[in-house]
Amino acid sequence: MAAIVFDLDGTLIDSAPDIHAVANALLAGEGRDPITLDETRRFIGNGAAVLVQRMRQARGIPDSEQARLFAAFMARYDTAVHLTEPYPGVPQALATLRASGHRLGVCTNKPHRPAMAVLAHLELDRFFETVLGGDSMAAHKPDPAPLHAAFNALGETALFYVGDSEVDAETAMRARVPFLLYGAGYRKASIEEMLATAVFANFDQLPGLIETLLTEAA
Ligand SMILES: O=C(O)COP(=O)(O)O
Ligand SMILES: [Mg+2]
Repeated sequence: MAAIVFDLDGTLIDSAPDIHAVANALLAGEGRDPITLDETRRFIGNGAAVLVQRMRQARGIPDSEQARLFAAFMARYDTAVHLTEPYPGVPQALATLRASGHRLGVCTNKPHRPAMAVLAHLELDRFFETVLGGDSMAAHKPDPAPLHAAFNALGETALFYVGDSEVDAETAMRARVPFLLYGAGYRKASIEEMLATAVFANFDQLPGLIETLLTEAA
């Protein structure tokens, strides 16, 4: 059996439309132009504070407004779930992995409360024994501490981290665990540039990929 920890935004769920809507509600309130969905995808991955910072910088809002806009962003984040969908095949893949006896967790830079809110809304929370958010510990990805904490909570020896971004690749490398790259998420680099143990394009492939890697390692 393996412990498999997943990133959230851009890996299990396509949450950019909800984050885009929150960002643009804030920008409208500031009298600024909206950001595009593509910009939003590029701004995701280093947590909510960095996202707000990138949003501000893209529309010329000074640093002095960071704390106020971050608080306004967080006030809307827990309920920003209705435009978010799991990527195709995600619930089925998680159910298959659980049925095979694997133990599953989440390690995201999304703050813990909105992470739990969107997992519950999409009925994905039942698959996970542990969820580490970007504010669960003092350190967040690419620091490997929360990923180590997630694996410690699951208590297996075969470990896999599944993510979509450069931040996830670096986190896995620093934690020294195999990194499985979901190629259709929010990465900025090409697949070839990313240091991944394996790449998959569709969640239907993930359970078989895990079994193959476990057999190879045995
Ligand atoms: O940047 C965020 O808030 C979350 O991103 P992640 O789920 O890909 O870690
Ligand atoms: Mg991600």
